[in-house]
Amino acid sequence: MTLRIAVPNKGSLSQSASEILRESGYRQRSDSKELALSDTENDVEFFYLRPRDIALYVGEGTLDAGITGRDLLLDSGAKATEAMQLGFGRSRFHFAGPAGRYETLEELAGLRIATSYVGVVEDFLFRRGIQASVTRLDGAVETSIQLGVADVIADVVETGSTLKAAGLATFGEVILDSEAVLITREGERPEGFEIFHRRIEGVMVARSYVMMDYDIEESNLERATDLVPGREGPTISPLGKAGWVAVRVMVPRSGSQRLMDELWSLGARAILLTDIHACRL
Ligand SMILES: Nc1ncnc2c1ncn2[C@@H]1O[C@H](COP(=O)(O)OP(=O)(O)OP(=O)(O)O)[C@@H](O)[C@H]1O
Ligand SMILES: O=P(O)(O)OC[C@H]1O[C@H](OP(=O)(O)OP(=O)(O)O)[C@H](O)[C@@H]1O
Ligand SMILES: [Mg+2]
Repeated sequence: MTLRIAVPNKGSLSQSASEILRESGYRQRSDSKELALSDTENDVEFFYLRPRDIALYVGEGTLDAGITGRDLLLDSGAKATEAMQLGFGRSRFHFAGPAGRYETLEELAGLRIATSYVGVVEDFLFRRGIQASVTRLDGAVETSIQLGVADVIADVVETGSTLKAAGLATFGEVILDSEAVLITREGERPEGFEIFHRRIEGVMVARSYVMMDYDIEESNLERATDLVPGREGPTISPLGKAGWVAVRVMVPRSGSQRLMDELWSLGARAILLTDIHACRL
């Protein structure tokens, strides 16, 4: 059976979602007006939909999986679940009001709140036992306070520059941390999903790890492998230089420069870092 996948057609997640799918070896549309694309070689069909609607299609079982934001998934209340975090489209969800006016979330009681995320906001208010009125807006919610429609807003904050430009500031703690996620229906995984999942996971690992090679004197090998043990253990090969070996090991990209410095101090030489494009571990 052909696996049917929902991909954001516009907005913050769209480009990165297509990129990760391409890197995973799938065909992606070349024209942003295309609504669907069939990758017959891999037996997958992609549907380009609004990210806000994707959880609904997946939750209903109309589509097998999709890429959307965690905040949009939670807002939808759909019967879909996170299968993998994808590391892009990161944002925080916050309440905000005129700078300096509000300090704590208890002050929300009795206020008018404008948001595009009614599900998330009502759920938060319910759990806190706060009574307030919620107005749904499609976007540009920052302007609603100035226009007298709301006292406060609840919205996605990334850099904070939109809030600042509107003379607003966040108050209270972060309501939720969001990023792009791969979602499936709750319960049984659809046929063919495991391969799709493994391919994306391969790209995620490839993005966060690099391959490190170095040469070292055998007498220093143990200290070096203690310092850089790798995921499964290093590959150690003979080197055409008496008493020396060549070592190959996968290391997290973050901190890899520091490891190079430390290996150098241990006497390692010819230390190389190489990008990994895809992998199955
Ligand atoms: N700066 C940002 N603005 C909006 N959403 C962002 C931002 N950064 C990350 N996101 C995430 O992107 C998803 C929203 O995608 P969506 O395409 O609906 O919004 P958008 O980028 O605001 O697009 P548009 O407003 O053009 O419809 C959410 O999961 C949100 O957390
Ligand atoms: O913290 P920042 O980096 O400024 O980003 C956050 C802003 O970006 C989004 O708006 P968008 O541009 O999508 O417009 P919209 O409100 O019409 O959706 C979001 O709704 C915030 O307004
Ligand atoms: Mg928007």
